[in-house]
Amino acid sequence: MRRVERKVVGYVYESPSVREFTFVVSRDAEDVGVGDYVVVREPDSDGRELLGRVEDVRRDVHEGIKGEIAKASMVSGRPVPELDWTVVARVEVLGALEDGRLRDPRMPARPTDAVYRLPESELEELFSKGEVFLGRLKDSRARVFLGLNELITLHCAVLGMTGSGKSYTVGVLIEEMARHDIPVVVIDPHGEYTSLREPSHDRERLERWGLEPEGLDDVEVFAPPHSEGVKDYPITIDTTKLEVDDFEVLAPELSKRKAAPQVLEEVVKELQRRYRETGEKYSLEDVVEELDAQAKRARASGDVVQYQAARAVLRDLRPLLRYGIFDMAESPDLRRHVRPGRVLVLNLRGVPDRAQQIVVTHFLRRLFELRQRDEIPPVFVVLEEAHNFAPAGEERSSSKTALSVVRDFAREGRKFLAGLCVVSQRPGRVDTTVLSQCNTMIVLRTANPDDLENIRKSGEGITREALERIKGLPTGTAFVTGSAIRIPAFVDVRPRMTRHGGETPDVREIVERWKEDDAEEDLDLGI
Ligand SMILES: Nc1ncnc2c1ncn2[C@@H]1O[C@H](COP(=O)(O)OP(=O)(O)OP(=O)(O)O)[C@@H](O)[C@H]1O
Repeated sequence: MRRVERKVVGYVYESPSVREFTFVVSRDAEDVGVGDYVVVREPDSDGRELLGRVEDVRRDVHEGIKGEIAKASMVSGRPVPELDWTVVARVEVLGALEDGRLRDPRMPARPTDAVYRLPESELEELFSKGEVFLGRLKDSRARVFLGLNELITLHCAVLGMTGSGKSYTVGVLIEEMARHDIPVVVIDPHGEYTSLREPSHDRERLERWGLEPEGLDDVEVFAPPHSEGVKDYPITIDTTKLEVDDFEVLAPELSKRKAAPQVLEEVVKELQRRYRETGEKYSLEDVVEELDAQAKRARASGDVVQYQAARAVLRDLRPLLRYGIFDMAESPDLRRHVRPGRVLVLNLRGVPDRAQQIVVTHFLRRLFELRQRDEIPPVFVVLEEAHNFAPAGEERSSSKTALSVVRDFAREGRKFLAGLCVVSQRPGRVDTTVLSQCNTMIVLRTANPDDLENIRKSGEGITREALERIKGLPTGTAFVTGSAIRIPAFVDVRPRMTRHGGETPDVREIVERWKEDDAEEDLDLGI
């Protein structure tokens, strides 16, 4: 393949450190702009080149005197005379390129050395080493591929404020995993991923990217037995396997009343004893029935404390019965359902948070054990709303969560090829231990200072300039850094081939539908 020739776009002007330099932009290259990738020779090296990205461009008045003339003209309102400007670009050095890999730079760029803009073909070469097609380099047509192995073995995070394009991006990652036959398990608290088997409606945009609408053909959706909406199989947990600690998550009242833990412990221990002796399993319904009987006995014997404690726990547990999750069998049976190329969606839409915590704890633990014993293939696990399941600081103390199992999974999962994809709109509220285990970060628009701070602390290669730009990113553009990409970059995420289930609703469209309904009603009433 013949190389497109590199173009000189200017000459190094100042080089205050190995991490930055400025260059004077040549007259015939004044289209140099923020986001362009440039290279200069690294002085005294064996042919290494410093790779940088233009972070800012300014115009200096060439001669101070002309600046004064310009100011005076503007003040007096007279036309400004033709002036000579110098365009100066500031470059952040990303590293020294050696055989397509980035190393730490050793020497600052030498003033007066030529600066070259990297042509698209070379950019594509640099960014297309991986298997996961994420999108195109921002302001370029060069495609960006992420390393599949790095995403799974070193975990990843998709972060950004609400509406920034997180679940859309996760959808792209899932499509790519499925294309490479990697099994995926999605913990989906809002039911946004059930549409993965449907093709996208956005044929036009896909065509511009050389892609076609296509639903995934092996998607299995699990949801609580009594929930409405899309579902192929139920999500159930074998209540017999729950420990008294698990009930503490399900019944927050337990920690508020002194006698409550003891009341529940008695009931659970009794049911467990019976199970050991007779093999008779029990469900949440049995726990509730036993507690009810306990409350009645306490009332009959005038034990007010015991009675009130049992009633309080019942108030927490009874509402959970209507979801039917806490039964006598486990579904999905992960050993049977986690299969190459298949996506399992655990749709928890509408399920109370405390029950979601138990479902997540249970299935993450199971996935981890099965991977440890090599009883399922390597798997990519998407944890949406991670700030709920692995909360940081304050939130952590307010209620019991799945934190410890998420931490174990994040710390140890990589050893067993169980990849975690942490997704959150509040990265500042995600446990730092969990977040810092996510080596590849895909950061979409984020404005909150706490969120930005946690992203900066947890991710490598996130400069101050990058953080500034992250605040104003358009929807669907991400800053990507970490081992899966090698060179940190801003990426326009590609369109999805599957239908996105978390569309931002169009308020006017919905109101129109209400208006139509009202009109029909009026007609029916003969108004
Ligand atoms: N790469 C993209 N290309 C085209 N449209 C996109 C892209 N990313 C996001 N969108 C659109 O932007 C909107 C918001 O995206 P998305 O639902 O992914 O946001 P989110 O960050 O997950 O929000 P939330 O946290 O509220 O769930 C959607 O309507 C989606 O279709």
